[in-house]
Amino acid sequence: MLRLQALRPGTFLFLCRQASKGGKPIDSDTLLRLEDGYKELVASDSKSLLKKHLKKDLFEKLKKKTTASFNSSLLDCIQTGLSNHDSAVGIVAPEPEAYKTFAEIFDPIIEDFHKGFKKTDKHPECCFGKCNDFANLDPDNKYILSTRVRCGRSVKNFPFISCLSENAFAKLEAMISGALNTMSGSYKGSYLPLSGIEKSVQQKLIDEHFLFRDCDRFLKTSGAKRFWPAARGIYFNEARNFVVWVNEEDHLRIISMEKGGDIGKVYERMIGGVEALEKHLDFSRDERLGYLTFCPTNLGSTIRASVHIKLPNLSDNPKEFWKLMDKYNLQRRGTRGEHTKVEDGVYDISNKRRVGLTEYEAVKEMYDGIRALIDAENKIFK
Ligand SMILES: Nc1ncnc2c1ncn2[C@@H]1O[C@H](COP(=O)(O)OP(=O)(O)OP(=O)(O)O)[C@@H](O)[C@H]1O
Repeated sequence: MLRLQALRPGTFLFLCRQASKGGKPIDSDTLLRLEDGYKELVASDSKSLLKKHLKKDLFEKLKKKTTASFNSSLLDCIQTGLSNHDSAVGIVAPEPEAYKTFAEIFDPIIEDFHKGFKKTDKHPECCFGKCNDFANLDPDNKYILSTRVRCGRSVKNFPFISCLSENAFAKLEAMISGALNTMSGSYKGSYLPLSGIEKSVQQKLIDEHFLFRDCDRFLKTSGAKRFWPAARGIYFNEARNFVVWVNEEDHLRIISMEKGGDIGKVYERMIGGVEALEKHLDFSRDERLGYLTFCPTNLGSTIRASVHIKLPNLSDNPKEFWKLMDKYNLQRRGTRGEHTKVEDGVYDISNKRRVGLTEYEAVKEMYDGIRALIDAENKIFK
């Protein structure tokens, strides 16, 4: 098996933000910022999971801790939630070890977001299952405009995006783009570094839902914008239905998307892409939490299977709409993704849970939910 530019053991330590400094006591400036930020969060009307779960005694217990690998502090994890009181979650992990060092705050947030994955639970083994089980939910193209299934992956031995040095970013981009350039058949394509894309082309790609937007304030304050746009980029296959984002929020986002509602086909293409990349890259996986990602909302299966869908009758009946969303564990976003507005009645609806269920079960949760929404749209309000 070809390993692209494999790192010698220990090399990565010299490439990252706080390499080899691990376990040092927190400095007084960080502690002050943490305490001030926490006071403001407590006094705010924030509805974030961070505020809900970071009670005073837990804050006191965690505030001076740092990780052994990269010296990450609680502030590195929660700066985004302290800066944005309107966050839904408000915490990220700068590196894999943060999930262990700060487990007492991550675990209840993971349990809350992923609807019941307890700290004693173990995420199942990867299981993509049978794609044929997912027939087209809308063969007449009445409701579903497009379908997208994505997963996130982090490359082993590298911390996450907010903890990478400029050198580590460059090394990672070279490893990932090298792996992408080995892809063949229907996955064959090309890698475009973000820094080389003209502004007008970049905007067009964003408008067409292929490319990530420039970091929003939630990501920016989490530290994800360091050295932006260096080492970020996008890979397309020739048919433009398979896309990989490099170093946006996670090291890789592996995405399959196309017009219409053929979820099985879209899912199958994503799986093929993941399997091809696995031959060249080692991905970080935790025995308990599954595949590791920067944001705890994306751990585990890391699957977000979504449709762009118009449901005018349900939109006029928000109570019924939300009831079904809740019953089927669905998440609703705006037309241009998270933290955006609904334009022209087009919702982005996906599975919400990613931890505690297999890849197959995550897609099935979305599939069953979308079927129920379409049934309700058709029958109940006729
Ligand atoms: N079914 C879909 N069809 C077309 N575009 C989609 C679909 N689902 C999501 N998108 C687009 O994908 C882009 C990224 O969306 P968004 O950032 O919300 O989700 P994500 O990539 O899953 O990551 P995250 O959950 O970390 O935010 C946006 O342009 C969004 O409109």
